[in-house]
Parts: sequence; structure tokens; C-alpha cells
Amino acid sequence: MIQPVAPALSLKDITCTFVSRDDPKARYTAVANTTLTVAAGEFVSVVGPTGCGKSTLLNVGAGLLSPSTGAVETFGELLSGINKRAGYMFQGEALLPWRSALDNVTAGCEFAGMPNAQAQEAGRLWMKRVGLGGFEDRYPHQMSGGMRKRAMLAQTLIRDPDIILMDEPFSALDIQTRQLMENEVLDLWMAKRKAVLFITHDLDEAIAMSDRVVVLSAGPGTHPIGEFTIDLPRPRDVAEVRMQPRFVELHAAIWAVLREEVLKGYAQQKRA
Ligand SMILES: Nc1ncnc2c1ncn2[C@@H]1O[C@H](COP(=O)(O)OP(=O)(O)OP(=O)(O)O)[C@@H](O)[C@H]1O
Repeated sequence: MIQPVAPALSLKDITCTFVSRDDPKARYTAVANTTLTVAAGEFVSVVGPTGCGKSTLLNVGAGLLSPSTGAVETFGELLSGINKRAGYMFQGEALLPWRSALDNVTAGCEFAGMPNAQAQEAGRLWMKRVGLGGFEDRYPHQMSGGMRKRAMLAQTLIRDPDIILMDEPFSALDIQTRQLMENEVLDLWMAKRKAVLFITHDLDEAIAMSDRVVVLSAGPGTHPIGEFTIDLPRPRDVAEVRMQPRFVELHAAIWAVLREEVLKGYAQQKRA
């Protein structure tokens, strides 16, 4: 009998309750009873209103945050501590200002004990792959926002993680740079087909990139309220795919679920 293949990442019935920042006696349940899987080789995006708990879920998947209840499995094995099979690309700037671009890209290899010459060779190769060949000696403050994101991408991918976790990686970029980077990520993903869990505010980006889009409700007690298979052909160009009638259809269907939650999230933020 053929054994079913375990998902690359499986969040099972996750609830995350935090101590309130304003009142240490109060509790805030950001995420409640959330189950979410990413199959090996699958590109899954999670969209939801601002502050609903997207980063919290990603942190749980990365093993940076232990859920209050529920469990995380990677390739069928229970996760405890940091998820060593995952690479994490953060939302903000995560480069070390005192290191050159190359030394930033190789930082993870160094911390993992890779010999320096090997790390430098891999670093140079990855810098070329993300379009930063020739910029190895630049420091973060000498690079544009797009270049810094490219360096962060190389820093994440150099260790060849089986699961890639991305938290709004391109939200700070202008639209043209953003689309270029999205296409580059898709090219790299098509070549290696790793599991990706991608967090974004941007529904267009989610549809253009993904195999599946999961919609989260507004908090508290955020949980998935919709799941859509994105049956657009690949390879895709993120700018061109938006003009396909199927894209527009999918957008309308997902927005119908997301809209109400975005309004709720916005109202909550105004009250806070
Ligand atoms: N360590 C913590 N302690 C207390 N509250 C927290 C903590 N981490 C997150 N929260 C709260 O949990 C909720 C979800 O936060 P999270 O950052 O996961 O949302 P998000 O959907 O990623 O937000 P955004 O869309 O703005 O990036 C927020 O209300 C946040 O204030």
C-alpha cells in the first residue's frame, strides 16, 4: 500500500493566547483552533486583516513561538523548539548593519558551522542568483530597499530549507521592484519546489504567487474562514497573470470572503 506523504508543515488546532500588554491579568486570544497544512512543494498564502494573527501563525510554524494549545508537525514529525527544516524571511529589515552583503548572506551558514571557504562560495553563488553579483562588499546602508530584500532572500535560501516561511517580504517595496522580486521568487520556487507559507496583506500578490490561498478571520480568535485553490497555469508572470479572466474571478470570490473581515479589523484598529 502506498503511504500518504506527510505535509511539509502542519499546524494542528493551534490556539495562541497572550498576556495583554495593557493589563497583565487580562488575556488576548489572537489565534483560535487553527488547522493549516502546506504540502511538500506547495505554495500557500495566508491573507487576513491587519493584526489578525498572520505573523503569530508563522512564528508558530518557525518554532519561535509555542502555541498555547495544539501541535506543529514537519514532514510528519512533531516539532519541538526551532524548526530546523524551515527558513524564515522576516517582514522588516533583518540584515546586520556591520556586516557586508556577502557576510549577511552567509551568516546562517556560519552559525551552522559551515567552513568559511564553503560558505563564501555558496554566498557568492546565491548573490548572483538573486541579482546581487558584484555587490558582495556593500553594507546594508549602501544598498537600496530592493537590494536589501534580495540579500535577505539569499540569506533565507542559501541553507536550502525544505520549508520557506515568508512574512510580507516585499511590502515595503515600490510596485515595480516588488513585481520583479515576486517573479524571481516564483522562478526560484519553480526550480526547487519547496513548501512555501507566504503571509501577505495583498490579495493580488497572494493569488498571483500561490497554489492555494487561505483567508483568516479578524481577531480575536482568528481562524481560517475560506480556502481557495488557485488553478492558474504556471509558469506565471505576476503582472500578466492579473489580466486573466480566471484571476479576476478568483479575486472576486476571495474578496467576497475577505472584505467583511478587513472592515472588522479596520474598525478594531480605530478603536484601539
Ligand atoms: N507577544 C505578544 N504579546 C501580546 N500580544 C501579542 C503578541 N504577539 C502578537 N500579539 C497580538 O496578537 C494579535 C496578532 O498579531 P500578529 O502580529 O500575528 O498579526 P498580523 O496579522 O501579522 O498583523 P499585521 O497584519 O499588522 O502584520 C495582535 O493583536 C497583536 O497585538
